[in-house]
Amino acid sequence: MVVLANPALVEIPLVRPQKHGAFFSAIPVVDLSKPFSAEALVKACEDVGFVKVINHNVPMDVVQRLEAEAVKFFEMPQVFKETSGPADPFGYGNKRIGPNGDVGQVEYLLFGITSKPLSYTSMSFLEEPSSCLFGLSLFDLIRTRRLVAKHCFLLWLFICGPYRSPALSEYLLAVKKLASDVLELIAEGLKIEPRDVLNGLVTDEQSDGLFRLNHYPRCPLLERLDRSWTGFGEHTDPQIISVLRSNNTTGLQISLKNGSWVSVPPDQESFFIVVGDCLQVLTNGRFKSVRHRVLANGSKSRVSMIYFFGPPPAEKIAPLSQLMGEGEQSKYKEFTWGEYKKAAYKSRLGDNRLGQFEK
Ligand SMILES: O=C(O)CCC(=O)C(=O)O
Ligand SMILES: [Fe+2]
Repeated sequence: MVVLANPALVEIPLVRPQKHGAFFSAIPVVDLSKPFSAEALVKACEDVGFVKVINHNVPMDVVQRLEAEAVKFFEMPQVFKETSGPADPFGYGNKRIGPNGDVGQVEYLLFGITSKPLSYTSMSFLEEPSSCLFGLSLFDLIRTRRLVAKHCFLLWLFICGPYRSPALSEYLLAVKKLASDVLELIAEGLKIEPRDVLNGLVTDEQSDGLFRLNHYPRCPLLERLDRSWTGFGEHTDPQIISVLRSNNTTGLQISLKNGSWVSVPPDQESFFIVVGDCLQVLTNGRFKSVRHRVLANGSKSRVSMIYFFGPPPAEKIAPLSQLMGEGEQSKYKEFTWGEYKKAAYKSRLGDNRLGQFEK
């Protein structure tokens, strides 16, 4: 593997891109408005651990407004963006992913999300006690980090006009509803009761969510080298499910059960549901959390938004009794989400984190 040093002295692995046109045409697609979507979701989670959903009821204007805000943020001079970082774990991060040496050609904003009231958690840069998402734009929230940041952002706002869009809060509410609907359909497809056994874990007021805005800048040099950057290295998502949406740019790849990597055709109108480690455990391995990664594209920048739905920290994560056959044993040692999360923060991105919890 070739490694190039970039100006920020972070070494990012380069990989050979896939042949053009190597899109995987068999990504499962589920139309949520159709009958049998519950069964189709279950099949997709079993076969691939990844599914595109359409007719999802998330208003496209909300998505577009949030994307526009994100683009504006990422277009700002580096010195302004850095005032909202480093990500520890929340805030602005650039090339360094997590605390254990993972790097990628990506910059991002990471937010902790609680259910009630809908607000950011543990964000050191939200020092104002009444900070709340409703009615605030991304810029309003980020500019509270430090006094200097505040001045920079005020200047920015002054020059560019006020950003009063509540796009982020509207997006989070709509996508949370989507995640809840999908999990309820999965319970229906699995024929388990009560029907809220899965979605209850992400709608609980203690549920532990994360929201990430990723920006993978274009790099024309890469096209000439016939290489891609590692944008976001291979990993599984630790939570129950993640709901991903991106602009119309390639880069996302998933690993199939046979270990081969395939490119996901971009679709800016749809959402992708990613099965996380917790859902694998809750189904005793019937669903597999899907390994995925992003290769940064030389010609076009990618903007993605991922809402990760985790259960409450104290929640025990164990196979659902309703799904266990007679005499079937759990494949996993019992753990709480809080314990799993702690272990995940100590691991590298690509580690098999569930390994240490397998029996
Ligand atoms: O940016 C993307 O498209 C995916 C990133 C990802 O997998 C993650 O943030 O967990
Ligand atoms: Fe991921």
